[in-house]
Amino acid sequence: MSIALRHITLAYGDRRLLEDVSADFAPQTLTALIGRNGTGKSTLLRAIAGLGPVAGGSVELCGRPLAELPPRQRAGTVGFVTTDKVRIANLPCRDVVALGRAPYTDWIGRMQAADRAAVDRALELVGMSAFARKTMDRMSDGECQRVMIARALAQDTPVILLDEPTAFLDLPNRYELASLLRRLARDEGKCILFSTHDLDIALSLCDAVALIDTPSLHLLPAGAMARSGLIERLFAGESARFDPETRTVKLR
Ligand SMILES: Nc1ncnc2c1ncn2[C@@H]1O[C@H](COP(=O)(O)OP(=O)(O)OP(=O)(O)O)[C@@H](O)[C@H]1O
Repeated sequence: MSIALRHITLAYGDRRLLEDVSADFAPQTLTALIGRNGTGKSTLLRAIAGLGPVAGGSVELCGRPLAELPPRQRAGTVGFVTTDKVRIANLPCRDVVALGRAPYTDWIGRMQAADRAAVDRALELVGMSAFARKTMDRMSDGECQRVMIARALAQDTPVILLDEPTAFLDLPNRYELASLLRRLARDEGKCILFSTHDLDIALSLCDAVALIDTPSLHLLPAGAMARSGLIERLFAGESARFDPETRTVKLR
């Protein structure tokens, strides 16, 4: 398995977000991580990336405990794309994407031919080759998001995590980005896990959906998730309700 959660508990102080959660995420799958605000989606992604603490249990990446992976191997196993808007003036896209090669370059970050080829291929995979020399302070949110995904692709990791990658995008760009992630999972064999509030994208474009229902996590194929009754529970008592027939959210 690309990602294996083994009885993990995530907590801030006394507040438990997840308790004794186990789940397996396979290669070549795109999984959406959904849940209400503040239920711990970012916290879980950060824990899987080794950027945040786990209160109990363990995370395994590609069969090895995350805690035992030295930093360089960790960086060669999991890539993380955050919601942070990266707008570095004067730094061309190509150089931003090249940062993804850090785990493979020497101590002064010198790029070899293979590194340059990986950067070119990453830009090509996200359809941003024409932007290689442009700087990100002159690009749209959708274009910047693609460049950050290219950076993660240049990192050449079997696992890619993204925290709300569609957050700043308009509707067509949301679908386009999710389709890109789906293609990368299928064609490049990546295990991609991303958090989102886009229920429709989660159910229509992803292979699987992981739903945080505090303190549990339910992981199901997208179709099974839509029929499971778990999403209705997510909206229980709210002004909106989920209709499993049409897979849409409607006002009560
Ligand atoms: N460093 C921290 N210390 C203490 N509490 C934190 C910390 N970071 C997050 N929290 C709290 O933990 C809970 C989960 O936060 P997290 O950001 O993981 O949720 P989320 O599901 O990603 O939320 P959203 O959908 O709003 O982005 C929230 O209640 C948040 O306030």
